[in-house]
Amino acid sequence: MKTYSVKEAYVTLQGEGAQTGRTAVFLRFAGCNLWSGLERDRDSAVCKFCDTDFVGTDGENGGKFKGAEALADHVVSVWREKTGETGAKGYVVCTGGEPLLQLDEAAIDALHNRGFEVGVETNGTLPAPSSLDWVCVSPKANSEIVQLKGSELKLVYPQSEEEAQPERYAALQFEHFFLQPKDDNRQAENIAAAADYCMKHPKWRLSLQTHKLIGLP
Ligand SMILES: C[S@@+](CC[C@H](N)C(=O)[O-])C[C@H]1O[C@@H](n2cnc3c(N)ncnc32)[C@H](O)[C@@H]1O
Ligand SMILES: Nc1nc2[nH]cc(C(=O)O)c2c(=O)[nH]1
Ligand code: SF4
Ligand SMILES: [Mg+2]
Repeated sequence: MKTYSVKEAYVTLQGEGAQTGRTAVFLRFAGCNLWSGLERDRDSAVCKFCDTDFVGTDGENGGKFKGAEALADHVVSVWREKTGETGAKGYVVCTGGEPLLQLDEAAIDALHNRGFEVGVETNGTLPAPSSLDWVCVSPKANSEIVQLKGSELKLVYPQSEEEAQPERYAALQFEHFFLQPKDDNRQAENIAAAADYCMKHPKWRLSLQTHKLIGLP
């Protein structure tokens, strides 16, 4: 039986993209294919600006789960503990790390069977199962994206490399296109540049990381 490694799981409000403000369980899988997660490797990683600790299984409600049923039961218990809801439809956002290294049809089915809608936040380098209800792809410079369609494309901006310019992605098959200002030591300039780009290219909307503005995880 497959074991899923989860860094943490908690209820919060989706802070980014078209589902901003929606209550969800964030199910953060451990590990990523574009960075080891260790600070000493950051400068040599493909993805260098990550704002997340996804190493290990030691976070809030983290752990190793044997099989899809155990994983889905855990999501239900995290949802119930915060919302008090037992039967109602829940929403779970699978993220990481890179969730598609672990999230499979069996886990999605088990979550669906418990009444959950299932979303994913992915870097797009691995194919997303078609049974997902919401697919957010966030491409990274210097990586090859294979997931070329979905619900929203959310590009961290700016990424210095020419290949990660918004124009490269604007013709892909997504319902929504977002620029998300890179959270680093130039955040104010990044926000201004992303806002300016959106005003000049109205296909794109601005995604602020609203959870950070109000102190949510
Ligand atoms: C931590 S990632 C995990 C999911 C997946 N590995 C990915 O990159 O899409 C979740 C989201 O945060 C975004 N993100 C990561 N670091 C960021 C930063 N410093 N500023 C803004 N967004 C960031 C990612 O691009 C992605 O959309
Ligand atoms: N509140 C909240 N919203 C988010 N949307 C995407 C996130 C992620 O790290 O995948 C994230 C996150 O970490 N927290
Ligand atoms: S791909 Fe996602 S999880 Fe991996 S290092 Fe980049 S932002 Fe972080
Ligand atoms: Mg985050």
